[in-house]
Amino acid sequence: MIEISNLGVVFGRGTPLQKQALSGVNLTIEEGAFVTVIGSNGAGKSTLLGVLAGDVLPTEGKVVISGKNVTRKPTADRASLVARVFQDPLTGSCGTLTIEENLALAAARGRARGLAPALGKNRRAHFRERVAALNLGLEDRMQDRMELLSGGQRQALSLVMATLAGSEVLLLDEHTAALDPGMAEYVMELTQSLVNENRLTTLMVTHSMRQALDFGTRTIMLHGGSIVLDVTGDNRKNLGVEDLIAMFRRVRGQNLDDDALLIE
Ligand SMILES: Nc1ncnc2c1ncn2[C@@H]1O[C@H](COP(=O)(O)OP(=O)(O)OP(=O)(O)O)[C@@H](O)[C@H]1O
Repeated sequence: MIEISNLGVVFGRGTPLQKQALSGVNLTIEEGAFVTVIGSNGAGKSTLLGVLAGDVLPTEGKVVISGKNVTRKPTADRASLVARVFQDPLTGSCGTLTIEENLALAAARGRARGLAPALGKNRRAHFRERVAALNLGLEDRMQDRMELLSGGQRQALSLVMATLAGSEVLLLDEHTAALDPGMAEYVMELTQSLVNENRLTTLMVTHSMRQALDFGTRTIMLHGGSIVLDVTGDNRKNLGVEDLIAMFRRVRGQNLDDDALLIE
């Protein structure tokens, strides 16, 4: 369960570039919920995920994850609670290390340095099995460097990596945005099955209104650093892509530049 209260984030405080990225955000997310997060550019979506991951420290407010107050805890101290997958498949993994080494590092997240068990036969077999389940043929390339893989292959592995350390919360930051439509569909199916299998509490930022409604159990819209829409249950079921676009128009007070981009 995630409990965010009165969250505020100001970047560059006291400088001419001061920016209030989030203000007065209150959000309680039940264990196992899958929340899709939408909002225009600069709305504060990535900042919200950054606060949960510990990359961004709040200016005010409180963040509790699974009963632990993590408000001031840096990323490393909450790595066993929270995993994050980014839009750029290069961000969440190390290109010069092999697939197997990346998986071993991911599995060791949140443990004290030096305590990671050696990469023995059993662990190797376990990693290979997890990779084989992707059906991408990567189990025969465990010694290949990550940088040799396509964006989609890396993103699929990033999702597996996100589940290896037993994190309870999964943060997805436009993780299919850089993929071709076929691969994006595959990665979303994989996302859904990993979320279900591991009972992850999930927040997924997306610019695709279709994705925002097709996946998850709840949708929130951020605008100007605040939550302006929070729908779940029947209210959400009755919402269509057009409704979300109309809401975008309303909160922005202007027409969208490119409706087609949002509907895809
Ligand atoms: N490290 C930073 N320093 C200064 N300003 C920042 C920083 N990170 C984000 N911002 C600003 O905070 C605001 C919110 O940014 P954020 O990246 O959270 O938006 P977003 O909703 O994720 O946008 P996008 O859809 O474009 O990714 C923006 O005005 C952005 O320029």
